[in-house]
Amino acid sequence: MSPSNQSHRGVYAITPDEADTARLIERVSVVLDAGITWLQYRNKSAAPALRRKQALRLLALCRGRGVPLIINDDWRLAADIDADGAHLGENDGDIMAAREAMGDVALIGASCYDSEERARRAVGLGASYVAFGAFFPSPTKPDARRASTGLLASAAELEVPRVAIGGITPDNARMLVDAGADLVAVISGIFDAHDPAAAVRAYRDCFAPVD
Ligand SMILES: Cc1ncc(COP(=O)(O)OP(=O)(O)O)c(N)n1
Ligand SMILES: Cc1ncsc1CCOP(=O)(O)O
Ligand SMILES: [Mg+2]
Repeated sequence: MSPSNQSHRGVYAITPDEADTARLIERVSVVLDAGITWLQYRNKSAAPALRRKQALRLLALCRGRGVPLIINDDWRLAADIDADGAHLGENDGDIMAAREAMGDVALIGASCYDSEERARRAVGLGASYVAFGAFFPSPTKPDARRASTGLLASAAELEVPRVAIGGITPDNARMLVDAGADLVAVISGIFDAHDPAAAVRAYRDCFAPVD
């Protein structure tokens, strides 16, 4: 099965800025082993050459584990290395151009912040999932716009996976899943955890039915 055909529910881990590529691979390996659904490569401080190198290393790692790799911000890099998808925010270019370059099965994600209207437009342009948030104060992005959980239910009619992001911890994730999130996107709650693998398992538990 190609990575893109797998389930669209669970933990969507996003990499922290990590300049040391060997360390990045080590940290991500542990997280992949714990069972995530998607991985996003996000590095806001690396120069283009390092981002390309890290993206290629992560792609090889993810291919070996059957986990789709989505590249943040840069659909051209994603298309160039044949990654599984790209994630685009409001300043990251054109969803239609990304879809055209990456083909029908690519995972093209759109940041929709607190706007259902933006999500509807993104799906119309070819987005395969929509992301809302920040739902809680984010240690990684303290100035992120905030969103309310009601959006997760109303966006169900768009019939694409709904991703929640922003300050999500194992303690508040179930509330978002109950509100309609298909995936929880997490940076610090996983990568800053004392035990990242245990953190992934704790997020996964939030998707299990309560006894
Ligand atoms: C899954 C997911 N959702 C939202 C974002 C944020 O994208 P953006 O607004 O472009 O901000 P940066 O991540 O580029 O700082 C995301 N990356 N992933
Ligand atoms: C990229 C982004 N967009 C909104 S919040 C956020 C950062 C999420 O990181 P964390 O899980 O550490 O809050
Ligand atoms: Mg962006």
